[in-house]
Amino acid sequence: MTSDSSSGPIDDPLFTSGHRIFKNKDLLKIGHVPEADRIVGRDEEISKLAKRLNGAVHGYSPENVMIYGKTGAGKSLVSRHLCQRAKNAAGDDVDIGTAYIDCAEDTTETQVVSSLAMKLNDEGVTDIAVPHTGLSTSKYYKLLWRILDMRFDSVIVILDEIDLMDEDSLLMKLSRAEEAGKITCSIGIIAISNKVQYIDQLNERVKSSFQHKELFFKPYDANQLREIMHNRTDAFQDDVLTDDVIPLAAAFAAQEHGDARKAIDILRHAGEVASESDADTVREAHVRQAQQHAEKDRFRELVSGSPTQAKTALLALTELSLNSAEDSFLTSQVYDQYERICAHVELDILSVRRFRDLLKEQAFLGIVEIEKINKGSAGGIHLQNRLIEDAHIVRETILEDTRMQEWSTE
Ligand SMILES: Nc1ncnc2c1ncn2[C@@H]1O[C@H](COP(=O)(O)OP(=O)(O)OP(=O)(O)O)[C@@H](O)[C@H]1O
Repeated sequence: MTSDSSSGPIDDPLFTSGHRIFKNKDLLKIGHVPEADRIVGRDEEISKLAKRLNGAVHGYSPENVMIYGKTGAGKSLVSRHLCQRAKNAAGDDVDIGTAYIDCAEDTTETQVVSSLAMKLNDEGVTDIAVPHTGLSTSKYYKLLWRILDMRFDSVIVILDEIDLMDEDSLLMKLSRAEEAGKITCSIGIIAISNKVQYIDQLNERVKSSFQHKELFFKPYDANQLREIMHNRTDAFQDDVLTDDVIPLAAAFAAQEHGDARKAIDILRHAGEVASESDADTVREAHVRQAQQHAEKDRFRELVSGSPTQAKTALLALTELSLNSAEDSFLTSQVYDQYERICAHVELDILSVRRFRDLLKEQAFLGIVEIEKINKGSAGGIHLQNRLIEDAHIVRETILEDTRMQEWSTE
């Protein structure tokens, strides 16, 4: 590429899309790690985590840390940020290595160990080639130990979404490697999870070897979400964002347990909606549309994996919600509607008991709310079902299933 080809404005109208709205869209990427002065409301967590990692900077053992918090609370961001800071802070005589592993992708022990070996290796220095696949777990461990001792005094490993890993012995092997004399390099682990009960489920041997401190990340409030978004407005062209965009996106994300990921997602999406409709500015209506998209994406993920019977039960409640002034319905009413849909799409009709279980599963997923009502001694206890999600979005998502499409012609 010549320097000329990358400079100057693009004048081919085919490739100018989005340019009127966005200046640097990368700032709104989820994986983007903002600079320290753009990290909002996490000073306390940053300083606590820094204390735990302090050893690494001086060439001795960092402590292990377990970080909990809901999705979008900045756990990965703060962990990555501190790894970078620790590297920068270390003196010339201390070699620190850091590696980030997403356990949603590397779910087995072998995958994690081979990823660690690859990420921490530098073939030019170690003369070790780490194959992507094909070795046993223990061979990957041996490679990893050699690489660590050839390159580093201490290493910090981030294991994000650790609860998604199939096995837990990795935690034990990494935390005991130095003590067991396999390496002289010290390892500190930052394990991250949304599930507070994660540690309790570990086997006793793993628990006792993974000596750790715990750190909880609180959800952001609407003010912090606003500030997080304000710090990224240079993703947009000057004067493109109208005043109500950020407060509205913050309000939506605050409703959802103060999720910064969602806030940034909505902001980016709103820009895309504005851009696609050839608008000059991003406005409230674009944010509302973006929020609907986000809802749909989240819900689609939940529903698309559900069995057809579960979708049918949900569709029955949805149809009642859409066609009535009420928003709560007795299980018997929902069941009648379910029978009608089953007959129409030629699906087996489950017993009322199994049908009730399907609705309970939907309640567990947070899609439906079930309330017990007591109709007195003669009437007994009844269950009222209410759809929590937007009924239009639910209907549209369920009807994407080819089996259910028959119903859309109803
Ligand atoms: N305090 C913050 N300041 C600026 N941006 C933030 C802050 N917290 C989170 N973000 C941004 O929000 C997004 C999600 O954050 P992050 O991935 O760290 O959340 P998480 O708690 O690890 O969530 P998950 O459990 O879903 O992985 C990222 O784009 C991140 O840059």
